[in-house]
Amino acid sequence: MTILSVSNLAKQFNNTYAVKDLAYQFTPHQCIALIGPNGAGKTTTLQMIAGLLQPTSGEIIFDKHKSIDRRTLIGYLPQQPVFYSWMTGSEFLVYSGQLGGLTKTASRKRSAELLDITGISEAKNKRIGNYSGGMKQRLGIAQAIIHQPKLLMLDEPVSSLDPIGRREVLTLLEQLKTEMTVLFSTHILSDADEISDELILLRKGEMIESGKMKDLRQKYQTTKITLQFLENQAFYQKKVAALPHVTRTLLERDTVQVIATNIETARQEILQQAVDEKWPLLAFKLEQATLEEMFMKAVNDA
Ligand SMILES: Nc1ncnc2c1ncn2[C@@H]1O[C@H](COP(=O)(O)OP(=O)(O)OP(=O)(O)O)[C@@H](O)[C@H]1O
Repeated sequence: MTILSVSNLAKQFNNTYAVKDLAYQFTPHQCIALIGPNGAGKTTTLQMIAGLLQPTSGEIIFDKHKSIDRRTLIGYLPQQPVFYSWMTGSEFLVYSGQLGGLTKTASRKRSAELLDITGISEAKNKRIGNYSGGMKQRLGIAQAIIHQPKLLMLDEPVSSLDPIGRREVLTLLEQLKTEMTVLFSTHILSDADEISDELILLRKGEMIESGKMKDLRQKYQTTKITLQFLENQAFYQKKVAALPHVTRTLLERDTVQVIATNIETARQEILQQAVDEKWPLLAFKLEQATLEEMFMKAVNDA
């Protein structure tokens, strides 16, 4: 099931493409990270989807309805949200709800719910000017979802926060994806690595890689297995090297490093042989590519 479909999306400023040929299908309850360095086109993409910026070309279709008012389905938190620092968190949310069309009573009820969900109810009567960065971001998220959108979009929601604020916001986003799809931009790969189910990698406005995190991990997996034996590493290195699907082995300190073109076949072969010949295997580690390695490889391939 798709909640949002984007195809051939492009934005040109002067004669330069900020975003080019972007296509993606967004499904419910997923957390998608839009990753790219500064100037990659992340803000432009989010603003086009939010309806704040007119695309040069392409289509953005929500729930298969071309004509639906997107604002009812989207919550958007910009990179630098603006708050009235003299208002309390609670006043700000009630006011935002009323601006969004809720009655005062409905807005009060929803605001109380959101203050709880975002974990700032204890500070609801404090002025926003006294909130920490993480609290302000959580208040911004509460405001963005006051109308119960299907898609929450956030532009660099944690980049400017300290480690505590960052953790609070990432945890909140993970909770929120049970109720909606979350699309957030970041240039910090470890943030994306922590909570996202899917990735869209942008470079100079072009989507150079996209898809489910687990599929991408498999695609970019480094073809390396680290083995450690109870004793006599060199002896077992020779045994492993003799296996048909093992390309190369290396003795590194007290471990045997195994390189193979098909890591899955090599893995099965090694484990089978270890069982058959009762190898004294102490450790078996399949190296996973970090998001940074994936990103670098995708950039180089592109
Ligand atoms: N209003 C504009 N007029 C002209 N060029 C623009 C405009 N907005 C963005 N750009 C250009 O489009 C490109 C993409 O910008 P965008 O802000 O979308 O990137 P980004 O990935 O969000 O970067 P950052 O992480 O720095 O916010 C950049 O080269 C930028 O200079």
